[in-house]
Amino acid sequence: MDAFVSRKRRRVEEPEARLVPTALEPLPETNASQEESTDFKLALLASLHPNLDETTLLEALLASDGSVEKASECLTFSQTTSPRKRAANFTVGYQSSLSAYRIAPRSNGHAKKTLVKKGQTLYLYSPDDIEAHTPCSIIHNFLPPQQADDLLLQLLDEATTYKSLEFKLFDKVVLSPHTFSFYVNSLAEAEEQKTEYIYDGRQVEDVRQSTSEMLRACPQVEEAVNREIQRRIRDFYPDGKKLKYQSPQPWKANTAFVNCYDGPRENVGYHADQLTYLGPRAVIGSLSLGVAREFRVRKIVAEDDEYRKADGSLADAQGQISIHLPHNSLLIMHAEMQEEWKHSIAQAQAIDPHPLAKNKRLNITYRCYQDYLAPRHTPKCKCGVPTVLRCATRKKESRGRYMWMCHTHYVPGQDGCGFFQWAEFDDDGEPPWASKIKAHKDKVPQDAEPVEAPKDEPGKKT
Ligand SMILES: O=C(O)CCC(=O)C(=O)O
Ligand SMILES: [Fe+2]
Repeated sequence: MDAFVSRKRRRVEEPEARLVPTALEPLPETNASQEESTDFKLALLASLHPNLDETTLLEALLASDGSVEKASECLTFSQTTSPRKRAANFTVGYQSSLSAYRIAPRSNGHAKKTLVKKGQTLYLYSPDDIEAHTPCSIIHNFLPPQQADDLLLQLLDEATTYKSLEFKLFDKVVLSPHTFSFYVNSLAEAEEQKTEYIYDGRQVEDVRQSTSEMLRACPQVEEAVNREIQRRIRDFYPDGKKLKYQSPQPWKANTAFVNCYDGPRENVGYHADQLTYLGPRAVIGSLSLGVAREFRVRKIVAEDDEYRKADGSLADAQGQISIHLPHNSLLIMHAEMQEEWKHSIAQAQAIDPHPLAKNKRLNITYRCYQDYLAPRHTPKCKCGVPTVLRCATRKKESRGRYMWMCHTHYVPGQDGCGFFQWAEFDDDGEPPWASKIKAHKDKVPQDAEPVEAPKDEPGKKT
């Protein structure tokens, strides 16, 4: 986690505007030069001052000649001394359904153009609006009410032992502003996670077996997510076909991150979820329990000339959309989401306490880990550690390409080796070694020795 700000920036692809990490996901790789993009600097400032709106942050940045540290100092000073309140980014906003404004989506389901302008937040509540204007669908009152309460009660108990993630920012050790834990469906898988899987360049100690209520909800989540994936493809994608790199296989809920937000101030900053073990075009099922909070999303602005300012930096071209997530709602983040959008849980000015959870919100993000992306199969960096998978999003030339990268620089005290290679996937999002692994799996019993991927297969070194 230390690497994000304190280490020297290497010339590698893609800054990810991810400042406050979520469960087990790394801080972003940065793009290179000392002249970070305005977007990147804004993201940094946003993580340090989560209550301030983007316009305020931008003003401070401009007044400080682009220095994030100076801007941050000014903002801290004015927040503690100025009576002027800037509440734009931490209020829970209310707006009726967009349909009330007669803004209709096109016949293929997609909204014609972006509805939300730079610096603004559009609040969406109805499932129709949400699926028309974001890559998400939502199912309210998802589980039978008693089942949702039983699941919430079990997780409230679990959450008493959740921890924050420690990371370094400006050479200071900072704690992520919420707590979490990681779950898999069996003890054997938990053991495998602890000994084989790498997150932020290191192994994770706190891997738990899913609780009985989490396991009970799995088939319901799987059924709903698979149904929603098919509906999304049919109603929203060009020619009713799945996206390139999207897996055609049934989605399985075989791992889960559970996040706990205790009170209105706890949050998670803008980020995209790590694709290393999910593969390209991943779909995630996210079940919210307890206090209702705002899930904010914004489209990643590509580095096109139309958004370029005279100084070469990227303009903040779009505002954000806020999706209301009440108790017992299942949000499905579809295949467009992780590569093209970022998401966050914003701080709230006020929350309505929940009868069982009081001030807490519990969130389970069910994920589908792919066997062929287990760390024993993926490329290792020169440090000898399995690499992280990222997607290039901002640069025109490389947008949409995937890459394997060293991530050991996230470990305090380690610099990393800077390893990078392009990642290759077929149209179904499978790496070149997947068929071999599948064939091996079909032939031999489950507990036999795993097959290793050939060292030079996964992609070309550049
Ligand atoms: O709490 C949420 O709804 C989102 C959590 C999240 O983004 C994550 O776990 O990656
Ligand atoms: Fe996330």
